[in-house]
Amino acid sequence: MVLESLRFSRVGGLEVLDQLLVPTEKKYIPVKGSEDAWRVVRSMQVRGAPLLAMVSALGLAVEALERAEKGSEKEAPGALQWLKERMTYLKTSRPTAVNLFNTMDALQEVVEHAAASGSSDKQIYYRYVEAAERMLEEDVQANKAIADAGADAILAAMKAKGREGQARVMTICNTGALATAGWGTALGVLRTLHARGRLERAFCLETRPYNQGARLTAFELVEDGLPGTLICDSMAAALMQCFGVDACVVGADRVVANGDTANKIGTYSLAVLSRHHGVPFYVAAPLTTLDVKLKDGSEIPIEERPDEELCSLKLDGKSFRIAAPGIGVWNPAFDVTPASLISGLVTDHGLIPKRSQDFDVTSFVSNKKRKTKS
Ligand SMILES: CSC[C@@H](O)[C@@H](O)C(=O)COP(=O)(O)O
Repeated sequence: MVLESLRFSRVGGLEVLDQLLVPTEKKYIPVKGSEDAWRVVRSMQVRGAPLLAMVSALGLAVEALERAEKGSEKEAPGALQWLKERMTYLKTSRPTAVNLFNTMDALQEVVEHAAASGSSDKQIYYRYVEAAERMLEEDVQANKAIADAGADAILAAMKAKGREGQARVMTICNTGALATAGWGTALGVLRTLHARGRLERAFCLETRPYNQGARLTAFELVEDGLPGTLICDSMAAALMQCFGVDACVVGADRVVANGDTANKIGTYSLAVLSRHHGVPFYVAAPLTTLDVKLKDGSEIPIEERPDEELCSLKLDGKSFRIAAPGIGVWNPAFDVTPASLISGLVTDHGLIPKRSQDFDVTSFVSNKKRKTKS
């Protein structure tokens, strides 16, 4: 069974795997409401664009259920105002992954619609919980669809080069079951290739400075029995040069209207290296990661993390300083890969058509919306 990043039920509430303890310990911690959800996201006990959105949505669902069951009808503020205020607060945890904002906006639409059609406070809370539960199911289904489309794209690219065997695929950060509600996006593609008997090796980059690759992806590969090799970020070029890889596949935190993509710091370097070595470079993400309100990558807000993450190493709960005190530090958590370096944007609704140097994400999204409505 694939690792569980979270467990949710109406009776048992919400628990999340504390990713700061992985791989040393597998400990689930309770999330009792929106304050806890904000805290576990902010502290990166849970991380990964789809997961941080899901944990925020479900953390609030736990509280919404409590309020529905104890009957907060006469309490001020009413359900709609209270939920909207909590959602605004949840949006302040981390700035780059748009899934959080898209998810909160979609949930807000649900409760506004319920309020406009005359629902009681209790009904509004239940509509919220049902919508969050639906999103949880949809996340896993979306990942499976992405994984199939991504595996097909990689195998087709290999075939076009006359390669019929198993694929050697490189990835960065953690985009697996631990970054989503299950299966994963880019790592889901590797899982599906493996399930089809077509994965020779997954090469995972350590992903400095937070080491999501070494701590989390390596752990998922080992736990699930996928053939995996860990390398430092600085070894990617040498590996492509010495041994060759068939494709790179990465996740995304935000894909904007022209296809420019924000993802974990180091993704852009990997895309540049891939172009130099003629390696197809794929971005795998659900529709909830698309943000057509932004024109290009220069508009994406990039989270900057504390100096401490770069200047110290953590071991057994202790922190060891490795950089000279007083040195200046720049520590962006994400970078933007220009659309021109991306061979394919793989979504749960298939590949977004590529124009010569970019992608028309806006038309893709409006076509999907039109189809869903009809
Ligand atoms: C399916 S996860 C896609 C991205 O969210 C992932 O690649 C990434 O950049 C995660 O960053 P993190 O800072 O660990 O939340």
